[in-house]
Amino acid sequence: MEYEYRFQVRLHDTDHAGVVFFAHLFTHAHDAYEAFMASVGLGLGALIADGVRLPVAHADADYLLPLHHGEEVAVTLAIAELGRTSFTVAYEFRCDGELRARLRTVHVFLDTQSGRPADLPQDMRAQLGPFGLEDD
Ligand SMILES: CC(C)(COP(=O)(O)OP(=O)(O)OC[C@H]1O[C@@H](n2cnc3c(N)ncnc32)[C@H](O)[C@@H]1OP(=O)(O)O)[C@@H](O)C(=O)NCCC(=O)NCCSC(=O)c1cc(O)c2ccccc2c1O
Repeated sequence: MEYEYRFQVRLHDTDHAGVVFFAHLFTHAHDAYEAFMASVGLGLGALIADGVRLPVAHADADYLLPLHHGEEVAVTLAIAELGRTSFTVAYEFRCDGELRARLRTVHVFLDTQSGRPADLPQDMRAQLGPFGLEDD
């Protein structure tokens, strides 16, 4: 199962060359992640209020084709890997079905007391599991 998030490229997203600045794709990916987490009952605001920390330990991107001002972008998001203490989110950015970029982020669950990586809680595992790439 995949989650879809949409946005339109705004003028402030673009650089002097008229394309979306590379770092901004991570902002959009995190917006998609935040919307996805809320949709599965893991809203980040509530998690943070409960003392949960899920820092990003790794992020990478492949920029296949540029994105331009005004374009409608569909971001599909899936869980590429559910580890012991971490999960990897995979994002594909498409315009009119054309793949423009691929990103990944790795999120690590930290124990509230020690601040060290700890086993992903069972409920989080259950909520993320259905979006695993291997389930497609
Ligand atoms: C994140 C760290 C605490 C990890 O510490 P350490 O490296 O010592 O951990 P382990 O070696 O035990 O590994 C645990 C787990 O993570 C995987 N992993 C670790 N590093 C990588 C890596 N570079 N690439 C891929 N995977 C990695 C490892 O494989 C293990 O997975 P398992 O599933 O196999 O158990 C420590 O590195 C640290 O503190 N780093 C700094 C983090 C940081 O500052 N990130 C940027 C800002 S945080 C942020 O953006 C953020 C985003 C959110 O969405 C949040 C949501 C909610 C709360 C907070 C958020 C937040 O802060």
